[in-house]
Amino acid sequence: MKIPGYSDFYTSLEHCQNCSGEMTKSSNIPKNWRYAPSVYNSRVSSVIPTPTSVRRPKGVYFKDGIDSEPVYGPSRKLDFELEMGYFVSQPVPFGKTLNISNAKEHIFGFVLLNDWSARDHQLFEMRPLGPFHSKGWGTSISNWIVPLEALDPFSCAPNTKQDPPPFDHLRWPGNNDGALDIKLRIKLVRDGKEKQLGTSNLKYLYWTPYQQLTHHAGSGCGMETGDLIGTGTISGSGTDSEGRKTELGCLYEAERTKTDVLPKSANYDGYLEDGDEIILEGWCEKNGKAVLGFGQCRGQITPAQ
Ligand SMILES: O=C(O)/C=C/C(=O)CC(=O)CC(=O)O
Ligand SMILES: [Ca+2]
Ligand SMILES: [Mg+2]
Repeated sequence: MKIPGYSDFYTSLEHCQNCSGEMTKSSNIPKNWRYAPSVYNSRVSSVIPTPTSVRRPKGVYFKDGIDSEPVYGPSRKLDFELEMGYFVSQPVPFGKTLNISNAKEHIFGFVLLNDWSARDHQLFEMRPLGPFHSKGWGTSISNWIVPLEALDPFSCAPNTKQDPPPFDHLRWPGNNDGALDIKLRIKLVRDGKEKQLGTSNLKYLYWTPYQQLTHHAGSGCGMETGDLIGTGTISGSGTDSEGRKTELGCLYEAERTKTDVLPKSANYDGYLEDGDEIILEGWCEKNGKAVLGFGQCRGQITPAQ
């Protein structure tokens, strides 16, 4: 698939709550977030297939937290983001918009997507514009696109009721088919050992892929065949028997919610180390059994150059 454009959303309520507004310098959930799906244009040349290694990027960051002295160097807060991506099939011509009831006809299929993020670089550069280098240096995807037709049996109602109700042009016409029930899992391979870091489900998203695509096309910008749309980090509210959060979609959420996911090493403070490999997996179940899979989205961190 040739990818002419790549945009990434920010549409998981739990992800947004767990990040708690540090980057965006706004209240926990900014008012605009519930009125239209939040999204930014990202970098096509950095989309890479599985398994490709990603080099720890260098950039500018605040040495000791917000507004301390800026320094230039390798990221010390290298993170993954558990996402899915979907490819546009039929284009939406420049100057035209999309009716949400036709959204499915413009989606070819879905992949797993890891939007690698340098959180320290992100905190520095998102004042006041959006993410650039911190998210533009590498995004891994799984290699097989699962067509929307194959996912149709796993259509379901979204998990969250939208409040306020969406504007008419973003209102999905059906009752039980606005979202997709796709189970997700994050694994880390460190020192040859595999460890599960979290689970989630695509159906948790506050703004569904159909609403996202309709919103994206809504300016008349045009959508091209092969455009890749990231769903945004997909987090949930699940906890284990001790009340520890188990559905965090990235390590930044672990830092912000003070949840132990990775041990705090001297250099990387609970973030990814050189040599770490992240594996994302996704599958659909019928009667408790996996009947459809996405393969793996894998990528390993190599040291900064
Ligand atoms: O709100 C924050 O502090 C940070 C948010 C992100 O980095 C989100 C992002 O890249 C979009 C997403 O994947 O949901
Ligand atoms: Ca992202
Ligand atoms: Mg990225």
